[in-house]
Amino acid sequence: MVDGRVASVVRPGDPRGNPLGRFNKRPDKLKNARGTIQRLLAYLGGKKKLLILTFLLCFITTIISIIGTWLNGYAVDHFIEKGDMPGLLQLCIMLAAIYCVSVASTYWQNRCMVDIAQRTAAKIRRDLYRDIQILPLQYFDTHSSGDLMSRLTNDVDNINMTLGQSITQLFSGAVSIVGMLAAMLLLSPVLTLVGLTTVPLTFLLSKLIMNKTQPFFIKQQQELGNLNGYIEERISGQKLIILCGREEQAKAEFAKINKKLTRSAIFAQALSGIMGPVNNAVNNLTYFMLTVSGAYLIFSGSNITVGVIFTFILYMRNFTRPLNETLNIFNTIQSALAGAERVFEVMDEPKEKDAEQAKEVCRFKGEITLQQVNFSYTKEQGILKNVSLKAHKGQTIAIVGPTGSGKTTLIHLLTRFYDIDSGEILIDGENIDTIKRSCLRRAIAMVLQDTYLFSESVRENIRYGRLTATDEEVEQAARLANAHRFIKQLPEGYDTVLTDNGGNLSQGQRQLLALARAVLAQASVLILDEATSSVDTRTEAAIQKAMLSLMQGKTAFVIAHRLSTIRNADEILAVKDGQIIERGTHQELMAQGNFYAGLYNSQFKGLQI
Ligand SMILES: Nc1ncnc2c1ncn2[C@@H]1O[C@H](COP(=O)(O)OP(=O)(O)OP(=O)(O)O)[C@@H](O)[C@H]1O
Repeated sequence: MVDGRVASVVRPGDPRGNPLGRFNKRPDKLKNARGTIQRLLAYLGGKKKLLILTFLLCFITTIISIIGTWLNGYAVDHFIEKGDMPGLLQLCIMLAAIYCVSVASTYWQNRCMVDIAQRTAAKIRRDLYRDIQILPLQYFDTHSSGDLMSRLTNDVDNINMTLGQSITQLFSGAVSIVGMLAAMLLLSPVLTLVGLTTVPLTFLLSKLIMNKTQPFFIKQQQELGNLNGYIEERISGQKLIILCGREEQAKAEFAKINKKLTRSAIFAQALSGIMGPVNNAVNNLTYFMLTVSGAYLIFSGSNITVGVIFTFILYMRNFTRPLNETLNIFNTIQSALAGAERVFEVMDEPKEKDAEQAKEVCRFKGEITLQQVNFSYTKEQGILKNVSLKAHKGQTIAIVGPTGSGKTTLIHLLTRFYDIDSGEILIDGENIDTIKRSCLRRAIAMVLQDTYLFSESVRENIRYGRLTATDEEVEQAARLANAHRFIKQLPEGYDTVLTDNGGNLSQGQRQLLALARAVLAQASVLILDEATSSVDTRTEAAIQKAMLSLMQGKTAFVIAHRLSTIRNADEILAVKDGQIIERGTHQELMAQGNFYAGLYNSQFKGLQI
């Protein structure tokens, strides 16, 4: 298939029809936190060695911190109290040396984690993009592309940031908590017990705050997706907004969505921001209790020294800090999990899948048969009813009918953009379900009215029809499509880079490029959808000529609003309400004097069908 951009249609009830209305049904809870974590861990699985190295470095840093803290207390009892300055100086040099090692080890642990996070995010991004490529067209009919983009960028970035920052914090937090606890128990089990009494309170308060913030973090990610969806859609349709004078409405709608995002983000951040002050208050309470208990122990004659209490309070700080940080990290992790869930949601969508025994023969004569085909986009409304047709190799079949009658749907079924409900579609006598989609689509070249052009050179845009084509073949195709002359007049000829979907070209020129692409594709079946509408008569003549040479020896399906273009078709199918109501040559149908004749005559009275 060559030019496959399909304009999606927004129907009543489709949330895309009301950009503000689609936010109501979103869930505000993680659907499967455990499953999401497992999948993220599976992504991290390939980085075992680096993770182990990071863990080792975390371990070294924490051990250094424990020893350093202990040496501080030792200095109080053995050098400061006794006024031993040379001893104190020696200890200071030792402390400086081990803290240097600690700095180096912290740097490398962060460096390793950045590596792990970036590579994991790249892998997730790659997998998501790969899966998007094989999503059925139906998915794009019902999901905004901006939201999909947000999943691919914001949500993956969120995972990346969290992995990069939180995992080292979790690692070093866990090692610190265990290490400091062991050191405190060694110093004084009684003081350790006193210090630990406030830990359940910290847990309880954190859990409470987390439960409150989680829905807001999920909402924040969703609102961001919605905002992106809105921006993407409206910026693509900016011309229409200006044309219809809807700038004020667009601004108001944008402000409304923007406000929703801001509100959920403020709630999420503000609520999670309570965590810090609450933890500080609990920590201060702990230090106070430790000081009072330590003083009591000294006065009651136990062998505890001022240096031990000093060391203990430092340990307690180093114990509660990672504990609080670890609890805080859960907020960040929740937000990343919300993002990850949105990413995996797309990955879990049913994909286009070929039958197991699907044939990979990609060369076809191009004989197309439809037998009693029925099709509907949704269960509620049947679109095509009992459609049968036969197109022999080299024949041109024209499809005409009023708007919404099912013409485009019919040709979309040939490329298996959608699967039929019943009946059969055959190419060279083979059911298309038994052929690999990639082969089938290579055998069919499509020229749609809304030609899509990439921001690349004219040459590369034509070459999109067949990537292996040489520059000469590209030029030859352009000549055949009557596009060579206008391309040569562009500032840099074939090397002119197109911008914004070929915004610097006219509608007719864009169609000529699409025809050149189709020529290059060397497909045996050709689909031309309304390729001659909305261009001036001179360009139309050029397109007509290009179409005729393109159709030579190929089976062609032509949908044209201008009936004059299809008078020479081998067979004309008149479609109404999803059914073929008349078929025959132009002369036959005109002689019958029914539906087609009515359409034809009305057009020549100046009416558009
Ligand atoms: N992706 C879709 N999802 C649901 N319904 C759709 C979709 N695309 C088209 N339809 C519906 O199917 C019917 C036939 O649409 P189709 O685009 O095939 O008509 P058409 O004859 O090509 O019209 P036109 O001449 O205006 O292009 C219409 O009622 C349309 O609303």
